[in-house]
Amino acid sequence: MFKIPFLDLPPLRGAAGTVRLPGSKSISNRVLLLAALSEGRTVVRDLLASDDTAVMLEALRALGCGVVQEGDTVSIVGLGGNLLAKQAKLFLGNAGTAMRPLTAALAVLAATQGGSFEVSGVPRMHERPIGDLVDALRGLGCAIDDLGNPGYPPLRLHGPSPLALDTPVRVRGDVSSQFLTALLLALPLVATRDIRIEVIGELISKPYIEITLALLARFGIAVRREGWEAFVIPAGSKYRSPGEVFVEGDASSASYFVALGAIAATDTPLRIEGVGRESLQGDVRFIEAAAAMGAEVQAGPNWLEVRRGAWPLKGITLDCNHIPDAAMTLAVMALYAHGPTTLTNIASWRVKETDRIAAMATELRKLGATVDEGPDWIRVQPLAHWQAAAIHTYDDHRVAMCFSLAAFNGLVTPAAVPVRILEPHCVAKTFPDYFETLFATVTADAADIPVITIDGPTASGKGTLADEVGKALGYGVLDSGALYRVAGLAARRAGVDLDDGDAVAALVPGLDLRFQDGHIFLGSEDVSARLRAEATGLLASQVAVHPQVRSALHQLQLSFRRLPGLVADGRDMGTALFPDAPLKIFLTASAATRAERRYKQLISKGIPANIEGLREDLEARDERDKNRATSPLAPAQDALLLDNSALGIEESVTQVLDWWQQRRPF
Ligand SMILES: O=C(O)C1=C[C@@H](OP(=O)(O)O)[C@@H](O)[C@H](O)C1
Ligand SMILES: C=C(OP(=O)(O)O)C(=O)O
Repeated sequence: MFKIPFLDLPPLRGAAGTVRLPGSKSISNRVLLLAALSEGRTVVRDLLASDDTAVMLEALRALGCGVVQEGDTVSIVGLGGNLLAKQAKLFLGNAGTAMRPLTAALAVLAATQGGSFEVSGVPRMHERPIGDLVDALRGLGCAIDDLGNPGYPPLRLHGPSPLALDTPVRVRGDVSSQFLTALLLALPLVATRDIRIEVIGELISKPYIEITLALLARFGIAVRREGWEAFVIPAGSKYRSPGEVFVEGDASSASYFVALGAIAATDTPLRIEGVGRESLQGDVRFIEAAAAMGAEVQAGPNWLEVRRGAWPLKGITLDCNHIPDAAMTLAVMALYAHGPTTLTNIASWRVKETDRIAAMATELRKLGATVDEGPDWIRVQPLAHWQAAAIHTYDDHRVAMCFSLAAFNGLVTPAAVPVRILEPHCVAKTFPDYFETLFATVTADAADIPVITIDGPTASGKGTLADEVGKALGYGVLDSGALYRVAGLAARRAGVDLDDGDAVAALVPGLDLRFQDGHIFLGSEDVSARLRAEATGLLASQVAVHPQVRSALHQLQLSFRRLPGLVADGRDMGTALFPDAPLKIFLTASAATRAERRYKQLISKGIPANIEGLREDLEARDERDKNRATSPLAPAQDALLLDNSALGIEESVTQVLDWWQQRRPF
């Protein structure tokens, strides 16, 4: 996950490959709760690992359920309907699928068994309505205290109190379907007689009720229904765990990749695995909307393949009530359409992670779009003159994810602009690795991928600075100084004759090399210490004499120019390797300062050192580097000089980031 203040997406151009979706949030949290309410053990496979499921799992632990997690498999030992803990304070983040169903379940359990439970969340959760559910539960006889604003969390659910099961439970369905879902999941716990639930007002987001009913059936509850108006939980209903449940991929998360295919998969279709024709989730019907806009979609039982069909896309007018989450993606696709796109019947957007109608309108306008909005609709005009924009994400995962699609503007305008996503880590709600998954399936022109080069003499602190700048921007790092050593080590390990230049060079393209936090990984092995060893230095000088190896390493270094960007440190990064880098730093420090740093470094590792000797060595090496015939050490003409003799690392990092920001169009 990119845990940084902003992530800059350079212009993106193509999409191909296969995406494996994370588990469905809606199914994951329902199954976890159902498993917790059932008796015995339920093994849940392919569970979504994200903020929303983390708060649900934490709540279940606090309630006394056995929870054992191993990768994406979680085994839950349920309560069998009996409260083990009679008191708990549950923090439920911004997860509607945890807040609403747990409120109902704990309210009826406290009513019948006694207890006191508090449910709360992040500040936005305390602005998301729950009053209709609270009213329904109070009507049933549950004791619920408002701990903040009436109609909103936080709440206290307590008991015992008598329940009136003989009259229908009435609940409004026009603000959120999660209120009805919550009652459907909770009331089997007290179904000593038939319990009838009646929906008041037009129920929204209906397909989510289908998910609820299907999962209830898997846990032994056969709800009888009268259309969307009334639901009856039969007397004697009792949760029975199916033992094992597989969670399908998230259909709302699929929407970003369906859109990606429609916009950018021009050669081969983009394959999306985890949802398909047989999905339980209503959001899979996003493919129909995407197809109406021009996408070519093939669907198998649990996969989709999407490629570009009509281009530009076609503007549509669509009632999106059945796909409230995925519909946000259409608003960004609309930028690439011919003609306006109008999305209607989306009033619920206003009470989700943020006011999504306002958020989408504001951010789309920042890109230059003309957008109109009403209480429950939004209209987006296609965009001709794109502006680079920093997209505010309002702690809303879907705003962050759908605006990443704006980075394809280079496909419709010659002057492609980058897109900055602020607080990209908000995707953790449902798809923590969203951007990593995106970068693995999209392509960009190398020239568009930003590189910051940091060249300079030995011991000037290039490596630390490159690492820190890379971390701050979410960019990859290349420590080019280590490459001959890596090549030498890899050749020795492969048993290759170090005098055979062709053979050593042939190994280079296959090196799986990664620089992270000052460490160097070959495959999954941290080889940092190995590379520093004297013996590896000798291997390096043996392989460095071969021109074939030099040229293979040159190619390898260029291949580090990957999304979303690169910080490359070395001696000729700005002059020879990346002459078009938009920011080049030449880092220096006085020989005295560098000698002192090296001295401290050695001493801290228990290696004896002499500061005067170190200084003389450094000066001699500087002289050699400056005057050598091939690639002498010299700043690129357009490099900025940074003398860090009197600067701490933080100050140097801030300086480089300031220079970088000055070059950005945001
Ligand atoms: O029940 C569910 O899993 C959900 C129902 C929908 O909410 P509303 O019913 O409030 O529209 C949806 O937006 C949410 O992401 C998940
Ligand atoms: C509305 C959403 O979430 P929640 O489950 O918190 O309602 C969403 O994921 O878009």
